[in-house]
Amino acid sequence: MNLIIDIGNTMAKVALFNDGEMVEVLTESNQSLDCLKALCAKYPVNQGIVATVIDLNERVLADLAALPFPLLWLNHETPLPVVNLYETPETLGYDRMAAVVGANEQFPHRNILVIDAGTCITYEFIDSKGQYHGGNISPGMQMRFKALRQFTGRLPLVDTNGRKLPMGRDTETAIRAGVLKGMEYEISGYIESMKHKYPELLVFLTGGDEFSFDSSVKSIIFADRFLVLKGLNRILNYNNGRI
Ligand SMILES: Nc1ncnc2c1ncn2[C@@H]1O[C@H](COP(=O)(O)OP(=O)(O)O)[C@@H](O)[C@H]1O
Ligand SMILES: CC(C)(COP(=O)(O)O)[C@@H](O)C(=O)NCCC(=O)O
Ligand SMILES: [K+]
Repeated sequence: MNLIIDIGNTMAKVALFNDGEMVEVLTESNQSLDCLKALCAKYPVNQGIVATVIDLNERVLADLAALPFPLLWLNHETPLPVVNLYETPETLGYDRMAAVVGANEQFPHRNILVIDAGTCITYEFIDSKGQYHGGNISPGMQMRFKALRQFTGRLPLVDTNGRKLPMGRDTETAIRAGVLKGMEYEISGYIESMKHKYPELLVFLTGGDEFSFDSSVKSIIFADRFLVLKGLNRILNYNNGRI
């Protein structure tokens, strides 16, 4: 079985895959991977992969180093089953690469937009020939809420739970609608403009943050919370024996 670890700027995601099937997944702090020992005792793990977009602390590094099977550390030199056209592959976030690999595995001959709504929202484009062209990075939901508080004198910290109006009627609803509608319109705008160029475009949405869309947009989105983990599993299998 494969142990898959995706360490993001907010959360670590850890999963076990058996022959392409995800059998267990856990989300936990990116400062401690406390679930590792128990997971590895529970399943017969043969190999693992780690992709991180943060510098790991000593404790996490030690826990990973102690794992009793080979571990592939995803980096810009890792062979991939897609072509990476990013001009600076050495600075590309591994979670972005993995999401693209996961989407391409499901639809290898399609043009795909991958949207990952986590700490940041990332937009990736991979074409029907399996070439990753790059994409965009914008602030994620929590970052937007926190930024409005941090960089103003009067705005409170608001979150997604509470009254949702199309147009705010007080400070709280104005911020909530501003952030959520802003993300929705941003995402819809990408989809619309890319569909104009690629009418057969497929759209994947992944990441920890879920939100609502109007039905016309929703109907063309594949929501797959585990796309990055699936992509990492594919990368690990692709590199089988090369660790
Ligand atoms: N169980 C959960 N624990 C923590 N965050 C969660 C959980 N469920 C949803 N979220 C949301 O998901 C976001 C993290 O998404 P994720 O894709 O894991 O980000 P990243 O990869 O940047 O760490 C959090 O900011 C939070 O809003
Ligand atoms: C863009 C990101 C911060 C997204 O991280 P996440 O929201 O998944 O925690 C991460 O992929 C990253 O640090 N990228 C490096 C820059 C780049 O991809 O070009
Ligand atoms: K992201």
